[in-house]
Amino acid sequence: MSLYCGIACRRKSFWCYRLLSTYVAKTRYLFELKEDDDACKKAQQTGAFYLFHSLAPLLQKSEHQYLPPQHSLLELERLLRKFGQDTQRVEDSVLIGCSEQHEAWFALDLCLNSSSSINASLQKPEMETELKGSFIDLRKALFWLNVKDASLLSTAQALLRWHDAHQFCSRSGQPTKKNMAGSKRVCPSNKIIYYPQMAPVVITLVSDGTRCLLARQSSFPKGMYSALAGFCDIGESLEEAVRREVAEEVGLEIERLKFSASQHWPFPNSSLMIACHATVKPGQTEIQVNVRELEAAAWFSHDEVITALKRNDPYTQQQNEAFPFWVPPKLAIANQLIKEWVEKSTYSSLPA
Ligand SMILES: NC(=O)c1ccc[n+]([C@@H]2O[C@H](COP(=O)([O-])OP(=O)(O)OC[C@H]3O[C@@H](n4cnc5c(N)ncnc54)[C@H](O)[C@@H]3O)[C@@H](O)[C@H]2O)c1
Ligand SMILES: [Mg+2]
Repeated sequence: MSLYCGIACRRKSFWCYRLLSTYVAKTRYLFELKEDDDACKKAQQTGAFYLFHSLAPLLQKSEHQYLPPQHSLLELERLLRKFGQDTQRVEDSVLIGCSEQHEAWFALDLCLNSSSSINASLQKPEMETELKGSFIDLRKALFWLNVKDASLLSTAQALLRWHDAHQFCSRSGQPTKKNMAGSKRVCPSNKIIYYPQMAPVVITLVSDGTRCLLARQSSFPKGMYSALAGFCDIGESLEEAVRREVAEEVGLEIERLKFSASQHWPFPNSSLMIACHATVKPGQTEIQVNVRELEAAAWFSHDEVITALKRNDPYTQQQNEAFPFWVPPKLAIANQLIKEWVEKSTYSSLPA
């Protein structure tokens, strides 16, 4: 394919974007930015930056919604100078996506910076005033963001966290260096390449045909119950992980299993949530909670679950000191599993 893109974008490129569909052109452009530091640096000049502080995204309230503002490179450099930070800090930013018009999107954390001698956290209120917004904990923000922004900010947070936690080579102990896009880090002394990682997690909504099984850990917000979740062990298939997790956590054996969907989940570290529906063997529904893993688990009827799904923003409801039964927010895949179960009414039609 041609080295120069020609009329479409008048710049040096790996291939001719004009010949590709919008989606393919976008994925190829992002691939190029990850592979080529110069192309990525150039993309920063016309790109947009999302800002974080200690992994909390900057949000602005407009009417009834929260939006993450975008900043141009020029605006970001002005802000960095104002906050007493070096404009070189732009190089700590990570690539998180791009628009269909190939405007690249980056994320930068104004506080996380291992090489900085200033204590940026002291400046948070001043930064919020200057930025006309607030840095809001992402778990809370998920209740208020639209799907597109939530997904973008989740990716950004996961990538910023990974870089913050992988500053050194585990073999040589030397500082690692990120590439411009932030898609990898390299140890200069032994050339080991580190890539951002996700841990596979299975999440299963178990049904007995008429009820579904939900559980809570003591660390969950009060009143919240979710589907059973657990990290895959080394060497396990998804099917084996689901079977083991259900047995481990509630003492039940599943009979049938059906994949539903998957989701990247940034908390507490990046996980790839793989969501399934499962049924238990007929008549074998007695729960034996593993108290080392769970605080409680119970079977819930359709009516109870439908009422819980209608409860929005329990963070506000908690102020009443009443903690009604509620389920994870709509952007969590657990919510999707629960909705699917309610809509299908029973998973007795699952393949054997
Ligand atoms: N998006 C959603 O809808 C949703 C819903 C529920 C849970 N989750 C996520 O699923 C994840 C797993 O659920 P869980 O906590 O019940 O898992 P779990 O049942 O496997 O229990 C967690 C324990 O597993 C061990 N563990 C094994 N491998 C681990 C790894 N790679 N990272 C961390 N701990 C590991 C640790 O001892 C840890 O305390 C959680 O991080 C949670 O945030 C997401
Ligand atoms: Mg679990």
